Parts: sequence; structure tokens; C-alpha cells
Amino acid sequence: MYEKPILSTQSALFLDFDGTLVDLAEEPCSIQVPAFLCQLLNDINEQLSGSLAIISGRQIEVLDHFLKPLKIATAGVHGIERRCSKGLIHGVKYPKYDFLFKACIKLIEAFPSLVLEQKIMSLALHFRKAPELEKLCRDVFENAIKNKPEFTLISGKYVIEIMPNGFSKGAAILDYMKEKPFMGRTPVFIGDDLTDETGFEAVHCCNGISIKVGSGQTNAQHRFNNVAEVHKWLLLNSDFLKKKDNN
Ligand SMILES: O=P(O)(O)OC[C@H]1O[C@H](O[C@H]2O[C@H](CO)[C@@H](O)[C@H](O)[C@H]2O)[C@H](O)[C@@H](O)[C@@H]1O
Repeated sequence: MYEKPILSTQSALFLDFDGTLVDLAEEPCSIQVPAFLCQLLNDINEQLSGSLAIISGRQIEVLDHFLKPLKIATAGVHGIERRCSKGLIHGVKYPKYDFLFKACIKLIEAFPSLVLEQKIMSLALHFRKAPELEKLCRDVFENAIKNKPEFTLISGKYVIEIMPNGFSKGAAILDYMKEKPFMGRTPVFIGDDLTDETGFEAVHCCNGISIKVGSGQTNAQHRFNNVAEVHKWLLLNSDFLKKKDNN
């Protein structure tokens, strides 16, 4: 008997990307996407009639690049942009925030081990290669938004990020649950990071199932130890749904 929840054809599946579908790497661009992953996600998406969505902090175009040729429902930049299962992208495109960029350019020049990631409406500063610089990075970011209450600072794994208020992975999941083909299904969300906690809360509100990947404090109901366990679970569920299709 497999102890983790099993998907049914009436499930909606929401998956975080980094640390859930792919192992974390030293830099955002150095992740390795396993060869089998796109086909597996495509199969499950079909088995769930289009009710699979990636819910990520990355931009949709970056996720599309890594998951090529797959293009499924995807919420990017913590819900700032959201592609529905029919392919339409919701999301306001604001100009890139030059004031933020200016605020940290000196820092980046002084510490080349820091990585600055500019997204459509947010800026992320990665200190994975220099964890001792976390406090300095935080001070610079906090100072940059000191008089800008419309912005918020969020934290992830060796990264801090400034983004506009009012967006979260949880809000993105709730938006999906209001529209077809997700509506009326039982949501399952799998994620590994602090920013995934709002997603766990969202699925709890819809009587759904939450699964945390890795160690650390969480409100999720279940846990996988690592990305390999997520892959194993996805393969098992895809086989299970395939058998259901054939009955
Ligand atoms: O919501 P996710 O799909 O999990 O995205 C969260 C952030 O992931 C990326 O950063 C993280 O992964 C990098 C590659 O493994 C790693 O180097 C970094 O330390 C992690 O924080 C991505 O670069 C961010 O934009 C996402 O917000």
C-alpha cells in the first residue's frame, strides 16, 4: 500500500517547480530537467483533462524554456502572471523596476558571487554562493522599499525578492479553482519552499491535499523527502490514471 495520497480523474494538480520538480542548483540557470519529466507532466495533464498547473516563482517564459515543448497552465512570478489551461495569459505587465535595479547594482559589482534575477514585475537577489551576505542583501532590499508600501519583500531558499503587494501562489491556485477545467475538482499542491505555504493554505480552503518536499516547518499535511520521491509519486499516479482510462 502506498502511504501518500493517490490522484483520481477528479483531482486538480498544482506543482511548484524548483525544489519540487527539479533539484536545486547553484544558479537559477544551471538546473537540470530530467529527460522524462515533460512527457510525464503532459500525460498527467491529459489524464486530468487539463487540470495540471505549474505554480512557480519563475517567469512563465523561463518555465516554458526549461519544459519545452510542454505548454500547460502555469502561474509565474508567484502568481503575478497566470496562463489558463486554454493558453491565455492573465497578468498586468508593469515596467521593470529600475529603482530596484539601481539600488543593488553596486552590491552586485562588489560581490560577483551574488546573482540578480530580473523578472517582469519583481527582482530577486540570490546569495546561495555567499550565504554570509544575506544580511547585507536584506538591508539593501529593505532600504530600497522603505518608502514604497506598495512593495513587499519575500524570502525563498538563499534568495530574497521584491514584488508588488497582492500576489501569492495561494491566490493563483484559488483563481484556477474558479475556472474550468479546475473548478469542482479536489486540488493537490506540492511545494518545497516558504512561498509555497500560501498554496498549502489555499488547497486546505478547498478541502484539498498539501504535500511539502524536504525538511522544514510547514502547514502541509504530507511530506516527500526529496525531488526523486515526487517523480516516483508522479509516475505511480500516471500509471494509475492510465489504468483507470483503460477500464
Ligand atoms: O516557486 P519555484 O518554482 O520553486 O521557484 C522559486 C525560485 O526558484 C529559483 O531559485 C531557486 O532555485 C535556484 C536553482 O535551483 C537556486 O539557485 C536558488 O537558490 C533558489 O532560490 C528561481 O531562480 C527564482 O526566480 C524562483 O523564485
